[in-house]
Amino acid sequence: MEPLLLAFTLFLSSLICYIIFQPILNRHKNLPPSPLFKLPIIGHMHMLGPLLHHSFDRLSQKYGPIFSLNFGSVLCVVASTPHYAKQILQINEHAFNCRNESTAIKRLTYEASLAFAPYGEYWRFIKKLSMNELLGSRSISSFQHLRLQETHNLLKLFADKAKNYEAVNVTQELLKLSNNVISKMMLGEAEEARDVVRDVTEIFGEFNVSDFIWLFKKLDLQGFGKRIEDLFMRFDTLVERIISKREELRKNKGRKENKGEQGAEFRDFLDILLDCAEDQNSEIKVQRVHIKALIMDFFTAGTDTTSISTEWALVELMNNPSLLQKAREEIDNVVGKNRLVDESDGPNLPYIQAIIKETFRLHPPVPMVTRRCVTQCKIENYVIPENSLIFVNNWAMGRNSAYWDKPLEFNPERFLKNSTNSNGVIDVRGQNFQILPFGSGRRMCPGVTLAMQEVPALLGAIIQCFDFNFVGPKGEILKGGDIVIDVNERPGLTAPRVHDLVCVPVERFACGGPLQSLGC
Ligand code: HEM
Repeated sequence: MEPLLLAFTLFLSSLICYIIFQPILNRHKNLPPSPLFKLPIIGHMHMLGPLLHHSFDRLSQKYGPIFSLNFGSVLCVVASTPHYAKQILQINEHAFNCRNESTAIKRLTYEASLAFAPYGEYWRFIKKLSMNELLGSRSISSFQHLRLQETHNLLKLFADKAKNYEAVNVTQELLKLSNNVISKMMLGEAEEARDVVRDVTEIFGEFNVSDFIWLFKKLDLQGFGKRIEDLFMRFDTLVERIISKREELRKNKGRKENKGEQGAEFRDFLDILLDCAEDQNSEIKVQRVHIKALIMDFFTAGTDTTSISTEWALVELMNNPSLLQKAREEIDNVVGKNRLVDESDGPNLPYIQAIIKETFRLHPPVPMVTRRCVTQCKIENYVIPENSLIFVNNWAMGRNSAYWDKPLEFNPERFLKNSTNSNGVIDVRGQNFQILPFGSGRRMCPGVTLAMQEVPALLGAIIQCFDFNFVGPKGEILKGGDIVIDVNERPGLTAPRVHDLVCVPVERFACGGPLQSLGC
């Protein structure tokens, strides 16, 4: 036989053997169920669309509440029910307390971030520091005036646009607001990082085949390498400038000069990190890369997520005018028409809180909690091998009719205490496994308290003061009952709407009203 023909025959027979025997071998290993048809080299990758959480939801209808897929040489396990979410995030937490680090994540987090650090001494030190100095209740209260100021700036902008009957890109303005809030809390000033932050969260969620197929490791078929390096340069330049400026300030004036609004000595998170870096006795030797990584962490984790949730809530209310009306009645009754909603009103606005929870159910800003298996683990009869990638599909759980009545309907009532169903007591802080917008367990989001204080107040203040005429994709202006805003998503680590929300704001109160306090 010709050598070429022989090679081809050998290749073809090994391909056939692989396709026939691989699923049988997998079943013997007791892996979670998996689609039978798997291609050599890429495995099941051909079955996935751009929105991974949608593809996984579709596959779970066929392969069950826990199933496995091969992404090249990497085994991925997808859980789509509260039962398996609890098994992974609580009962067997020790086996799943790390995250996957793609090439993009490794480079852009300087391999030193909190969100992607392996569970261990460094992670514990930084998480404690972050909770004590940035995201604990005391710090959140002390930074409240910064958030209020940013909300007021946004309302003033909307009022200006309303007077001139001009459109405003609400998506961009919300992103700017949450960027400024995080930036001022961390760095004491508003650093413009929203473009780089959105690009970073997008690339973190994208599928780089080189991360999964060893054959392609060096090839960079999708051009990720260049994008990652460009992003790295943009972010590193920004963060170097911020740190160097602060170091200079500390050298020249001494950090005691950095005063808060009330004149008391005030240290922001950057100062605290620089103090740690100078402290010879610090538990962990904090280096410059750690500081950069943490700035990246908080910008990426805290900017997009907060603005996406506010936007989704606003879109759902615009699509459901009767719910918007109800929300306003609550605000008018509790807060009145002469002052603006603020964060202290949150606990007295249960309907607004229910709107936020319902938004998290239908549009979780982080659609999947992703982890890595650090030690082989058994979940019921299934073996989850070490180094498997784990996805808990939050998005799918929120839309499953087994746990939610009419799941595709936006209905905040389901989160009210007096509602006829039993969901009234359901919270979003990681204990009710059918809704996990902030994850669960030790790696749960440390920003939950901040987000649950900031988002309802921001949404409340916006809808208290403004109606919105929606500007459609062709520039057409739609009003009131005509509005049906599309709810399609964009791929990435987070799930924002595919199009920016552009609206013409209309002041609710022709004269007077709560905006008067801002001089509008
Ligand atoms: C609506 C707002 C937010 C949502 C929906 C959200 C969601 C999440 C989710 C799902 C996780 C993964 C949890 C897990 O693995 O169990 C996470 C982790 C994290 N989030 Fe948030 N987040 C939000 C706001 C924030 C804010 C405001 C900050 C900080 C300023 C923040 C900082 C972090 C950090 C540092 C982690 C990694 C924690 C770790 O690995 O130990 N998040 N977030």
